[in-house]
Amino acid sequence: MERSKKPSAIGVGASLPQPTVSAKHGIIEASLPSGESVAVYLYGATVTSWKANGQEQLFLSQKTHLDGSKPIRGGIPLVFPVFGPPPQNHVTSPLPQHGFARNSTWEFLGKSSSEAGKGDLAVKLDFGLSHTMLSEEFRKAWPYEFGLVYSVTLTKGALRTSLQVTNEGKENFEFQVLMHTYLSVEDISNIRVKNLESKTYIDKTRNATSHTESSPALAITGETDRVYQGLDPATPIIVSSASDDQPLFSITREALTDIVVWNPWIEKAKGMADFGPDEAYQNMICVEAGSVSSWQTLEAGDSWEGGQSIKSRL
Ligand SMILES: O=P(O)(O)OC[C@H]1O[C@@H](O)[C@H](O)[C@@H](O)[C@@H]1O
Repeated sequence: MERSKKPSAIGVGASLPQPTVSAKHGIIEASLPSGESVAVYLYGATVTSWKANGQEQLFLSQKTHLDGSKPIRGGIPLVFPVFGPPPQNHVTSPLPQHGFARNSTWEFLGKSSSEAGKGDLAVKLDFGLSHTMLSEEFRKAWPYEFGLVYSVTLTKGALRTSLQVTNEGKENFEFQVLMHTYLSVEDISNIRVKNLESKTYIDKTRNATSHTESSPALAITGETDRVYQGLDPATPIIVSSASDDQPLFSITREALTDIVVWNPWIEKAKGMADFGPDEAYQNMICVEAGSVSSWQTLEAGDSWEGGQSIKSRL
């Protein structure tokens, strides 16, 4: 009689190398047998490192605080429930710039592994934040009962980050959300951002005036702080190298229809105490997928989910 084969947990031969996950000193690290890795701080559930193709893909300021005293400058800070300085006379007015998610301590909910096709593996890390976990100051400032589950999924050539927001209370609340991704680039002067042409944007460096993008390949030549609105999440935003016209990153989204493009350039970089070295503005570009140009309203008991998938060096 043939002995029944026990199915392995991840649906591939049990003897194959598996992803490894470690949790130490408030940092969760995962790596794939093929060499890719990711590191996430419980503080802010901030991804601080993503290595793919043998290289770091995210920019992390050398002067960042990593001790929980300030939001992390670099990686992927999560902006919730308000983007930028909160508007006046709004429920979010008492909150700091970009809300509380990036400066609250999350819990690690666990890991799961699966097959990502063609024999590749995926490892997913889940993080949670809820009303009762907030500091008293934040609980008072934003008194809604909510649950956030943030999932970070690493596969061979891509990193996916997704957020589920649940209204666990009895009254509606509204929120904005943004994945503030700092991409690492060799030289900002060689970078172009594609698939923004003909889109409306708010230029925060020019009194929040509205403009239409005319360039098929946006070059960054000075301080840049733009909120592009109403994009099709399925159309990738491509960050490419101008010298050889090769794509470096491709970002698709789900339910995130806005894209913020930010580079502080020379003076602003110097003015940020946690940004360094001063010239590092040349080695980063923030391409931030979000829902920030209006508010998402979540009714009692409802959930909302959005996310981004970043592919590197296609
Ligand atoms: O310094 P912070 O709070 O991390 O914000 C950095 C930048 O974040 C961007 O998303 C904003 O559009 C900019 O206006 C802001 O300067």
